[in-house]
Amino acid sequence: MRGTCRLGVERERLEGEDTALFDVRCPRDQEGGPDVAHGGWTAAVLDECLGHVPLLHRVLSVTAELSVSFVKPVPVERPLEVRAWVERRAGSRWYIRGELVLLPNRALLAKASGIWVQRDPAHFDRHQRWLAEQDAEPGRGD
Ligand SMILES: CCCCCCCCCCCCCCCC(=O)SCCNC(=O)CCNC(=O)[C@H](O)C(C)(C)COP(=O)(O)OP(=O)(O)OC[C@H]1O[C@@H](n2cnc3c(N)ncnc32)[C@H](O)[C@@H]1OP(=O)(O)O
Repeated sequence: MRGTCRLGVERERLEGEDTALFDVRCPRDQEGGPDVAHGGWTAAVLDECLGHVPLLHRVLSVTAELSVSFVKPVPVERPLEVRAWVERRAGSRWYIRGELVLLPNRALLAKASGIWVQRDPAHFDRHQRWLAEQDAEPGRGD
């Protein structure tokens, strides 16, 4: 699959049944320090790539938990790769891990693990109804 992505994910493909690979490049406008990515970009791109593993299996899911270890500063505008794999599945939960590496040597820059929960296509419609209820009853909070 190819396309443009504001996070800089340039290409994604499945490698076998449970692993996906992503060609990534941190855009300059995601800089958080001199020539290095903002940590929010690193977390976001790992969320995006790991969350695409169920989608590549045609399963809609949302992130329930995400943990990120920032191992080294991530250079902007350099070829990077994310490898994401399914650790296990339990009920509607997908436990997924991933790593962000610097090409061509595959030096580890960050790693992540998280839980994605499978949803039905009405997930976002239910959210819109919930939001409308919030707007109708300000101060209720549930
Ligand atoms: C169809 C084909 C597609 C084709 C092509 C489509 C193209 C179109 C692509 C669009 C793709 C969009 C992808 C958007 C991806 C985001 O937007 S992710 C955004 C960030 N994440 C979110 O917004 C999630 C917000 N949180 C939630 O919505 C809810 O808390 C959750 C996570 C759905 C859970 O809701 P809930 O009411 O607690 O759900 P519930 O039914 O009680 O529990 C479900 C399961 O989750 C588990 N669980 C709940 N919370 C947690 C937690 N924090 N930790 C661990 N487990 C948990 C429960 O134990 C339960 O497990 P099972 O017993 O079923 O195994």
